[in-house]
Amino acid sequence: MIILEAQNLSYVLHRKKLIDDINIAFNEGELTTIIGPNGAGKSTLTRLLCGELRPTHGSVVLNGHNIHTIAPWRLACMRAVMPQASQIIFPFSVSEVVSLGVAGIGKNLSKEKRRQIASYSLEQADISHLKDRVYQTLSGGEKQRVHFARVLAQLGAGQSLETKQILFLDEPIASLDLKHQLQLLNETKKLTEKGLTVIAVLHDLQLSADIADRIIALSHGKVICSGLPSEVLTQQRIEDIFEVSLVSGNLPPSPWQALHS
Ligand SMILES: Nc1ncnc2c1ncn2[C@@H]1O[C@H](COP(=O)(O)OP(=O)(O)OP(=O)(O)O)[C@@H](O)[C@H]1O
Repeated sequence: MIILEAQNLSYVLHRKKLIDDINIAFNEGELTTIIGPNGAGKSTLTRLLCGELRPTHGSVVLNGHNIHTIAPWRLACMRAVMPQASQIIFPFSVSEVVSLGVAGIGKNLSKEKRRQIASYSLEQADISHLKDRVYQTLSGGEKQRVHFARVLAQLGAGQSLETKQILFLDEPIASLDLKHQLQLLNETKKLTEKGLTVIAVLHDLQLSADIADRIIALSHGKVICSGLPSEVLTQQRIEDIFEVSLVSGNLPPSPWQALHS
């Protein structure tokens, strides 16, 4: 069942086509990764798909509605976004940042329920021990886990109003150590098993091969190919997309495989 669709999607900035006539559909409960070289348009496509940017041409359809016709509070229940970088200028504690995910859309929930959602999200992101720390004093990886907890809290609060939800992750493991990379991906995978749709920009091709249900490969703002990992991650395609020569056609085994074999 399709939950999200990009229809003839283009985005032009300063006369440059950053996204060029993309048509793709995302199935409910699947984890799709977006891969491609630097500057391919992965973040721009993600920002269009989540409704943060307005397309120059075409549209994004979420649950049968043009995403830009959905009221902001409703959209916040339907999808959460963990961007590549997030600045927080006020000296909020970790708990306060995570509670921001619940604020607004969790207004109809009791105070106790909101506290439970925030606390569970802190646990899922393995940052309960940091809850009283000031956000600005955290390391890059710790900050990334705080934002993961924040989006989990947003989805947890939104679930009372919207059961079909999407989580957008833009390079979610870029600053994480191996343990926390696997932990975040494990949590994400578990959520897809419960029906959440996940769209993640991921640079690591081995991890994409292991965790993705589908992969979309982008280059110069166009979809070069999309499909099952085995269909997209062939030697020829990797060489073409990333402009490299591979010695062997096989991607090396990933830590995910070692953990799950
Ligand atoms: N505000 C902007 N002004 C000018 N150019 C921009 C702007 N935003 C994005 N671009 C350009 O659009 C192209 C696509 O950027 P985008 O961030 O989507 O790529 P990406 O595939 O996510 O790259 P990376 O892997 O490096 O994160 C790049 O060439 C980038 O320089």
